[in-house]
Amino acid sequence: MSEQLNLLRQKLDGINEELLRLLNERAVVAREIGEIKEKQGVPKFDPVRERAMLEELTRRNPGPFKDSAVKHIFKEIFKASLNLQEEDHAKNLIVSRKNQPEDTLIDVKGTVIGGSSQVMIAGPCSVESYEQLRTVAAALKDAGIKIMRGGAFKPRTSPYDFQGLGIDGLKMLKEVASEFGLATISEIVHPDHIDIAGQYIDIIQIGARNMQNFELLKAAGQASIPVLLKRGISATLEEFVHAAEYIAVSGNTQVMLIERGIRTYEKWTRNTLDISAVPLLKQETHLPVLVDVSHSTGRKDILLPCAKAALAAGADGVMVEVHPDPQTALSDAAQQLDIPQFQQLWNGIRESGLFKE
Ligand SMILES: O=C(O)C(=O)C[C@]1(C(=O)O)C=C[C@@H](O)C=C1
Repeated sequence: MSEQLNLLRQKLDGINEELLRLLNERAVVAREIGEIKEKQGVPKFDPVRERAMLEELTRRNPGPFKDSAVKHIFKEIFKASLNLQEEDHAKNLIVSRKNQPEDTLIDVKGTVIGGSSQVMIAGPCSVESYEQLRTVAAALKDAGIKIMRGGAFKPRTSPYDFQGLGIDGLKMLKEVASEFGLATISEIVHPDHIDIAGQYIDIIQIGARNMQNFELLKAAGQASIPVLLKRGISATLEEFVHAAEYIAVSGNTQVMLIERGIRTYEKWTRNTLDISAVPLLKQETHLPVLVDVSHSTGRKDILLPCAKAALAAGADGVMVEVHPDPQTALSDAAQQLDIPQFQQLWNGIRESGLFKE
């Protein structure tokens, strides 16, 4: 009896081997189809083709497997083929780690982002005046911070809210940055302003609301300065990576990604900080990955643990909003730190031992 069992099992082993060979042969063909689809720019998933194959297979099914079992098995095979095609697609992206295993390093006036050290970017939500900007710049300089943020173009939820000082704000950033020896980052919202931005700032920020503004992404791809791309409020990581690819394929590979919280049902924070985005983006792309703790939380009291979590998860830097007098700020009054609060946060981050200088 057991000898017969052994023989049957040996027979199954042989069939398994043959099935495995055939499955892989099939996978090679599916891959080739995937490459053709990639070139044609058509979707990899083809439900009509899948349904036609299932109908044909069940029509020809001699049994003893029921049609439902045949369908189930083949659906899994189609899914595995599709995964293979999608993996190949991801490998082809310029921003993919599979395409470039080594980290992209971005040098901003001597500060390298994406290397062995981490960066702290701080500054007001909006540029409001010279005085406001100079006060923050002086505090940042004292704290050893090298990159200052400040919004000149402010895409706001309400058209009645402060919209920013525009080009005048960029000019203020340049003047104050050169006085204090800082590099600057500011959001650009219109493709026509990409060129001008290069005259005044060191990093172009593409905001969350514009993450899929493809004309803006293409324009940023033609800029000669680095771009910090924010994750859209409802963007999947795949969409985020493809938005970065738009910039890279247009010619600018100096791209940094920043997780800034996503929209969920949670109300205790302004957005939900998706900490898993950090290791996933580091794994899937070679771009520097930062975390905006101010926008993701929308509150001041949990910035330290969130910044520590970001750094521990492998973020290349943290961004935080600082204002000399947050209560009178023209935007994001609730989430901006005053200068002593920023100093306290910064000390806490450094004392944690998580920040690689
Ligand atoms: O025939 C195709 O277009 C394929 O991409 C191959 C294949 C398959 O494995 O059979 C894979 C995914 C598609 O959803 C449909 C079919």
